[in-house]
Order: sequence, then C-alpha cells, then structure tokens
Amino acid sequence: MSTALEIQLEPQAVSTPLYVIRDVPGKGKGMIATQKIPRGTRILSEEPIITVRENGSHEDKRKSLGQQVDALTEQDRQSFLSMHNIHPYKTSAEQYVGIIRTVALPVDLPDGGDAAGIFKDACRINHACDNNTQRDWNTLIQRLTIHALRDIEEGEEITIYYLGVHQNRATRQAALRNKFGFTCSCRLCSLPPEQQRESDKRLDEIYRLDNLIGQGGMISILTSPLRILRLVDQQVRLYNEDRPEDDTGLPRSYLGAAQIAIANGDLARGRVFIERAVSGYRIFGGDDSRGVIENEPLAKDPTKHQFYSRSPGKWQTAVNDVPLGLSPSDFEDWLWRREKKPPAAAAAPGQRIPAHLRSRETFPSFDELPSENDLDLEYYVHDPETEAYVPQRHWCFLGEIVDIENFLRLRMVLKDVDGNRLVLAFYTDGRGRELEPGEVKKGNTVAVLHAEQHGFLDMTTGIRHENPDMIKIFPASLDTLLALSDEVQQFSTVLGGGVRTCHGCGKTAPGASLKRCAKCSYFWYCDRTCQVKGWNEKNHKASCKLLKDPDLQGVFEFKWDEFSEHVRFPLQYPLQSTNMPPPSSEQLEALMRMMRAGGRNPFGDLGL
Ligand SMILES: C[S@@+](CC[C@H](N)C(=O)[O-])C[C@H]1O[C@@H](n2cnc3c(N)ncnc32)[C@H](O)[C@@H]1O
Repeated sequence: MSTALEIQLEPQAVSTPLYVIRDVPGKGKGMIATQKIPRGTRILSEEPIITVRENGSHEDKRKSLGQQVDALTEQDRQSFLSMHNIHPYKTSAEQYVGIIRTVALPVDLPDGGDAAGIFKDACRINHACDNNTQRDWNTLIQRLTIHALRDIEEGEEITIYYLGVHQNRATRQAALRNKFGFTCSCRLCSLPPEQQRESDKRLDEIYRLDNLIGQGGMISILTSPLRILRLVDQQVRLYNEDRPEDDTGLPRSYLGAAQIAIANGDLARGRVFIERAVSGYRIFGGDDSRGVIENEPLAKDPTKHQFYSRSPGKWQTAVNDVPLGLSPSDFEDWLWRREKKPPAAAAAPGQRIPAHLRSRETFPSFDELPSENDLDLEYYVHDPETEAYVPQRHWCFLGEIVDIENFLRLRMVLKDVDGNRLVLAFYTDGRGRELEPGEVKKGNTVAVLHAEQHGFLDMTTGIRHENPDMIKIFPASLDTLLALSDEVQQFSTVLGGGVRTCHGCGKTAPGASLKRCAKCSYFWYCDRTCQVKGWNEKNHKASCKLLKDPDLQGVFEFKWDEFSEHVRFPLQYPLQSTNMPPPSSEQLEALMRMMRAGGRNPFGDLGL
C-alpha cells in the first residue's frame, strides 16, 4: 500500500499527498508535486505489491511472479498491468516479466537477499539525469522512500535517477535507450555543447577517480593516504561543480575520506567526514535510513570505526582537534589536508618566477609521491597515440640525510618536508659508490628526480634509486634550502609595476634602479650599503655560495610543469633572461672611479 508522507521523522503519519500521478507529455505517466516540497522531505514511503528475488532459477521466478500477480486485489492487478513495458510479449507470463524488467526497483529482503519490487506509485516516477529526488530502500521500515534532494516547486515533475552511477551523456543515453526504451531530454542532457562537454569531462573524471580510489585498498590507505584523500577531495569538488544546487555531496565519498583519516589515526577529520556523510544520508533517506543509523554512532565516537587502530597512526589527532574560527575555505583546506600554496610572487608580465621548493606539486613529500605499484594519474597521463601512460610533468623529491648505512649498498635515511623518515636505497651499478664521499653527509639534502614509493622486501617503504643521473646532493639542510627558496621568491622577481625588493633594506624600488649580485644573479640591492647588509646580516654570504651551484640554479629555473622526454641532473633550463638593466652612464662612471681607486665593482658581488 502506498502512502504519501509529509515529514521524514514520522514515516507512518499519513497526510495530504505531496504529489499526483498524471500524464506527462512524451513520458507516459509521471509524478508531479502538488505543493512546494522542501529539500530533505520524505515525499513517499511505499511497500512493494510484488517482490521477485534476484537469485533463483528463471522458472522459480516466473512461478512466484505469476502467483503474486494472481493474489493481487483487482485494483492492484490493474495497476500492475498498466505499468510500462518495453519488452514484446505473447503470453501473460512474458508480459509480467517485461513489466518487472522495465519498471521494478531494488528491494533488500529481510533475510539479506536482493529482490526487484513493484510499487504502485514509485514505479511511475520518471527518470532525469539531474534528478530532484533520491530513492532508498529503508531496511528498518521495509519500505522504499523517496526524498527531495532540493526544493521542488508545485507543479514540478518528481524524478529519480534510473542508472547506478553518474556517467557522461552518451553512456547515459545508451543505457536509458537499451534498458528503458527512451531518450532523455532532461536539463543535463540538453546543455549547450560547450557546457555539455564540461559536464561530461567532470563526470568522466568522477568515474575514473572512483575506480582509482578503490584500487589500492587498505594498503594504499595506510601507505599513501594523502594521495588517496586528494583523489576523494577532487571527486567531491567535481561532483559539487556538476550539481551546484545540491550541496548534499556524495555521502559515500565522505565515508571513504573518513576511512582514510580514521585508519591513520586522524579522529578529528574522521569525525567531520562522517558527520558530512550522515547529513547527506539524512537528506537521501531520512533519520531512519541505514546510512544514518549505521554512521551516526561513528560520528559521535570515531574510535568505534572498524578502521581505527589503537596503535598511533601517522596523522594522529584527537576527536576535538578541530580548528576553530577558520573561514569556510580555510576549513576545507584543513579538512582535506590541502597544500597551502606558498604565496606566489606576483611577477611582472613576461617574468618567469623561479620554482618554489615549497610547491608540493613539484617537490612532493614522500606520502605524496606516486607508488611504483599503481598508476597515479596525478603524475601520469594516457597518451592515446602510444596507448602508454607518460609523466605529465616533472617532480623532484627532497629529503635531508639523517642517517647513513653502507653495508652491501648505500642506504640513507632521509627526512622529508613533513618530517617523515624513509629509506633511500642505492640500486645503481656502483651501489652508491658513484657519489663523492664528501657529499654523503648527515644534514645534506638529496634531490631525486621522478622518485616513486617502493615497497622493500622488509615491508618498509622508501625510494629505490637506480639511475645515477637522477640524483643530486646539496650541501645544505632541507630547512636551509626551503628558506633560501622563500628568499628567492621574494627578492629575485620583478613585481607588477616593474619594481624589485632590495634584499638589504627590504624596500621596493623601480627595478632599473637596483643592482644585482653579480655572483648568483638572484638578489638585488639599492646600493653598496644594502649589499653589505645583505651579505653580512642577512646571510647572503652563505646563500650566494649555494646559489652559484648550477644544479641548484637548475632546480629553480627548470620548467617543471612542461613534460620533456629527458630529465636528469644537471637540469637543462633556459638561460636567465637578463633582467638586469644595462648600466647607466652614471653607474659606469662610478665603476670606473672605483676601479681607478683600486676598489671593487660596486655593482658586482662583494667578493669580486
Ligand atoms: C518506471 S516507468 C516510469 C513511469 C512511466 N512513465 C509510466 O507511464 O508508467 C519507466 C518508463 O517511463 C518512461 N520514461 C521514464 N523517464 C522518462 C524520460 N525522462 N523521458 C521519457 N520517457 C521516460 C520510459 O518509457 C520508461 O521505460
């Protein structure tokens, strides 16, 4: 028996129906809202009049179906027989099966079995790819429920999504034609071509991400949680872009994100993700839906989650370690552990900004590296010509040497940008002997091009290094290099309006009036006083020495975001544009005066 219900909290209370079933041009019958229906409202809660078990022989199913149709009241029988059937039939048994195949909706039987159900009202709901309601089988009340996903206006058609997953238009249309015999002309299927392409691209990506997220299972969740969390983040963002009017999101994705957080000990984020999943399920199916009943207790106490382990995870947080007072977008950044982009130097048009060692896209932490065992589409892209996956950009892992072991081969323990430790093992022909002994020193920083996570036989993960051209050791700690990169960002670029920042006094001045350090070419000064200050007080003496290394210059200047076939140290990069202004006659005169007096070039480095 079907009942139209007004509020989700009282599924048994019958009130004025929120809909009527009536003819809809071009679609046969359909369900129309008789009043404005707010988002989250339970529009319908209905028991099946027929259920056919999914498993079992054809014969058994036909027999059961025939018996159930015979047992219907005359009114229900007429209702069943008037339902849509796209399959040709000769006998009444074939007709029944045709109706089931066209209109039945899924039912979970109390014994756990799957079945197809016939509902007098719900089976009249037409499809839309941008459906405004969600159907759900409610195991608690053993009824099918229909909930409004967004506010529905009086007179608007109530629609559900017939297909399992959201896919691109062509795939949806083909499935709807094959399975239900119609061509969809919903808003999503009628978008102008450009928007259609955009939507299809998003849906394809959501689908691809879905496959990727599940690929590595528990091992990936524990070994590369950040990478998987990024995929889920991306999926939710794309979904929200595709359905801006429906902020329910994807409860399933939120549950996935909660699993990743909780498995790694991050109870604070785990709880927020579960809360989001629960509020999505509440809209989808109400307080008594399985999604809410199963997950609400976990939102209260995430340690009850099956993925929670008492041993400390790498992201350990307490349930209440949720930051307060953040803006909504900062909160999202915290929640999804999004990289805080370093403040980009605002360069003048046409100016190239040196790479920033804090950019995690180019200089990822160990967690963020692709794994040798699965194809990470953040790093690799499908090349339709060769049918192979090729790197879509370059990346470089940076790790500071904290321990060295040299038994059969060189093994270093490195500390990455997040402070996590990992092993770099040398599987080169020289087993590490190809390195200069002076370089292999604790406190130096190793740069490994195109590094990937490798699982060693002893069950640890690290980097297996094979090609000597892909490694370079810098004589500085990782913190020193990062701080130097901050300075390079700040002091080497021409800002909008053609001004530069003096490394000595920190003031900005028209670029043409500043002089550049002649040795490293990265820092600029107002005058000699500022240069002396930069050299002595601001540590340029040390940083200049580092910056003179062509390999470090290569790291700053290399075009990391353009993929070129060969990458190795020394990195090939376009020679720096001479943004140093030609010396003015005044400067030349001063130079001559200094030289005559046996002094040093005032526009060069102090060491000259
Ligand atoms: C479950 S029934 C829905 C109720 C059906 N309209 C009726 O008259 O009983 C499924 C059938 O409805 C029609 N239908 C559903 N959604 C449609 C849509 N968006 N456009 C056109 N026809 C649709 C198709 O014929 C489909 O096979």
